[in-house]
Amino acid sequence: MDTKRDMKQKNPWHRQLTVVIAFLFVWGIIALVTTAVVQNKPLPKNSKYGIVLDAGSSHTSLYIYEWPAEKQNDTGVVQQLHVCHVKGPGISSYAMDPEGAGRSLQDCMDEAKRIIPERRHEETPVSLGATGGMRLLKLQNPEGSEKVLSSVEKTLSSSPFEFQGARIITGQDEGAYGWITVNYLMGNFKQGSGWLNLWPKPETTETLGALDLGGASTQITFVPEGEIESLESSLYFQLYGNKYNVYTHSFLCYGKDQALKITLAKQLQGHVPDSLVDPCFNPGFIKNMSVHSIYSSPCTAGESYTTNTQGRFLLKGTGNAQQCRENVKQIFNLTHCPSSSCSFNGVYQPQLQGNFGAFSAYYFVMAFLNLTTSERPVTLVEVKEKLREFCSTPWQTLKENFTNVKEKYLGEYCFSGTYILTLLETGYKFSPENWNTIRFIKKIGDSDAGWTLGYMLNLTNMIPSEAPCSPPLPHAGYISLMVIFSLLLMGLLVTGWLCFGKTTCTSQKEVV
Ligand SMILES: Nc1nc2c(ncn2[C@@H]2O[C@H](COP(=O)(O)OP(=O)(O)OP(=O)(O)O)[C@@H](O)[C@H]2O)c(=O)[nH]1
Ligand SMILES: [Ca+2]
Repeated sequence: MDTKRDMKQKNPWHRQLTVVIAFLFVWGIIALVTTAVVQNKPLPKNSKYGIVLDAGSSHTSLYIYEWPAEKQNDTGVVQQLHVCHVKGPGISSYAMDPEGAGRSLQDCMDEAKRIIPERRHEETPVSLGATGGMRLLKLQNPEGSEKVLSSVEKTLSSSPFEFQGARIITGQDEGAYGWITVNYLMGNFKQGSGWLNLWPKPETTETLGALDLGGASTQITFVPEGEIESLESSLYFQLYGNKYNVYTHSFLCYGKDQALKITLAKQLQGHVPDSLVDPCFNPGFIKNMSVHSIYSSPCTAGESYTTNTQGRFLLKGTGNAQQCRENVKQIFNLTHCPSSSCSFNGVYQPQLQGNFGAFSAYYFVMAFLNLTTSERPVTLVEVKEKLREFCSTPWQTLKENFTNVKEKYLGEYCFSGTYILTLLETGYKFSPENWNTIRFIKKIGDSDAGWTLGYMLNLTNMIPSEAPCSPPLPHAGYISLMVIFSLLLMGLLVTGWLCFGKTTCTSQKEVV
């Protein structure tokens, strides 16, 4: 008792010091936690926007993309915010009324003005890319195509956005940008920096091939295993520090609308009868067709023909999938191949490699036929069986069962499905063994699969060739670690101090 009283007398401020240190300790913890919370409070959303118009052969769509302003060079940050489908046909249908092309875009442009915050209008890039339909119009009527482009240019440049051009993109670009879009959205362009990427990256990173089926043209794009023999089909990209040798080919006239015209022209063989019996349409299907609608396209311009007096004929369906395939096969020339391997029409194609995403009309048609949604991949045999069953369904039954489907689409699904099967199997050489490498897709996340996103990323330099330098840890992680380490350190200090204090006391006791 005397000893304790002695100690207290020797250290009169000992108790007060303990209280002060404990107070400082608690205060320190509160300060650290508050800093972490305040620092990590979500910042107000600071987005940037971009607009791309996809002027396809059958219709035009306006896409609005959005991304966080401070992160534009990261992979996978650009998202589709909105899509507006322009009313009416594609711009290539306005050759006789060029002003109508520009006018047709106005409603969607107004919609974009409402959706994108006004303070961002001036800095939001807007561009239009025209594809197969305008390529065909340019071949047939160069002056008309120029007028149509000028008209859409006038509409877009009179908007408050930053106009970046309206042009016809090449088939090669269309394929390449489609491939960039799907791989960007899938997150396949892995970034190289970060503390978990300390070991060397593999030579090639696995990417997804892209299959795009439009109305006028179709594209196939993928990274093959070996060398690409043809320079014109070969693209080289360096993205986020990874190198890619990409094969791409665009077949003009092999979009599904033009392919139907060629198939019909092949059957007519230049002599237009009053009626044509066609296995690619359902039994009972009848359509009054104009001869001009088939032969006016540059895709059938080579075929000479004599027409009946009315210039029209009746297309009568018989719904035979097997015969339909035979007819469709005739539009693929497989007789010559100047390279080591070919798809069709003497076009070089390396061996298929990896997985493929098939979008646009591939998806519309296969989704309608229920050939996309199964838990397990649908086999080629099942696709053929489904087509056999669907094509043979009477037209009247189809109309009764699918009252909400546009008649134009419904009437063509037998042909379209058969065309897709033939293009993939006979054209591109997919087989029962690698059929399961194809996934029919519409969207990846919330963004549509298509060439527009890749086009915008390229136009706005948003895909760097090298991975951007980024701190090894995200900010939130950094703050959390700081807090944890500080707490540990303080804990250690306090424990040490307590022990040290006790030892001192004990030794003091012993001395006393
Ligand atoms: N069944 C179905 N077909 C569609 C739909 N939308 C478009 N199509 C058709 O599918 C085909 C391809 O459409 P898109 O991919 O938009 O083709 P596009 O971009 O106009 O044509 P390209 O310039 O050749 O790329 C065309 O024949 C369209 O008429 C749809 O919602 N359902
Ligand atoms: Ca298209």
